Amino acid sequence: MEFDDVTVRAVTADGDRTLLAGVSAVLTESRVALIGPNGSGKSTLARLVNGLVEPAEGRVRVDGIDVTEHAAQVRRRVGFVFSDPAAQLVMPTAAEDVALSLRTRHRSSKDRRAAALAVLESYGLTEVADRSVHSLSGGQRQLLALAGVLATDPSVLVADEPTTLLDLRNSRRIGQLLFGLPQQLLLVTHDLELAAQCDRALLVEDGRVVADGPADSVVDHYRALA
Ligand SMILES: Nc1ncnc2c1ncn2[C@@H]1O[C@H](COP(=O)(O)OP(=O)(O)OP(=O)(O)O)[C@@H](O)[C@H]1O
Repeated sequence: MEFDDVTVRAVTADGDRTLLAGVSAVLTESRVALIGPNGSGKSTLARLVNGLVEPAEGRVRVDGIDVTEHAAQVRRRVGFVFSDPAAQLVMPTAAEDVALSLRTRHRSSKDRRAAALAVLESYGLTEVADRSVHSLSGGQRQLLALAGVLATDPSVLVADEPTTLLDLRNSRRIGQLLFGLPQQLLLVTHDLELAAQCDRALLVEDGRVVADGPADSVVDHYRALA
C-alpha cells in the first residue's frame, strides 16, 4: 500500500474541509495499525485504500495499482471490515451471505452453497449457517462478516475498528484471527494493546501522520501524549 502526498477534502456547509493533508507512506509491513484521536482521519485514510474515499490530490496504490484509475481492479484485492458488521451483512442467512461473496467464483447455486458451508465450517460457524444474520450475536456477526470478506481471497485486509463492539473474549478472538491471516492487514483501532502487536503504526492527528514507526514505540508515544 502506498500513499503519495495524499490530501482529502470534503465539501461541508461551511465550505471545503481538509480531512487529510499531505499524507505519504509506503506500507510494506504485514501488520500496520492506524491510531489516533476520534475524528483525526484514520477511517478516511483506511477508506482511501479501496476507493470508498477519493484523494483530491496525490495518489494511492495497492500492489502498485492506482486506486483512482483502476478502482474495480483494486477493490477485488482489498477486503474491508467495519466495526458494525450489520453494514455488510446483506443477505437473510449466514450461508446466503457468504455465498453472495462467492458469486463470481461459483456459477451454480449448489456449488456456491457447498463452498459457503465450507467457509462457515472453517470459522466454526456451521451451526448458524441457516440462521438469520439478525439473530446472531455481535461476535458471530463480526466473524461472519470477516469470513465473507476473506472468502474472496483479498491480498489486503482493511479493518476499521473491528473489535470495538465486541466483548473481551470475542475481541481477542477476532484479534487473533486478524493477526493469523496471510493477508497484509491495515488496522484502524483504539485498542492500543492490539495496535502495539502490529509491525508498524501510524499516529494520525488532525489529518496528518504525526508519528510513524515500530508499533510499540508509536503506541508508547501516543500514550505519553494522553
Ligand atoms: N464526507 C465527509 N464530509 C465531511 N466531513 C467528514 C466526512 N468524512 C469524514 N469527515 C470528518 O473528517 C474527520 C475525520 O473523520 P474520520 O472518520 O476519518 O476520523 P477517525 O480518526 O476515523 O475517527 P474515529 O476514531 O472517531 O472513528 C471527522 O471530523 C469527520 O467528521
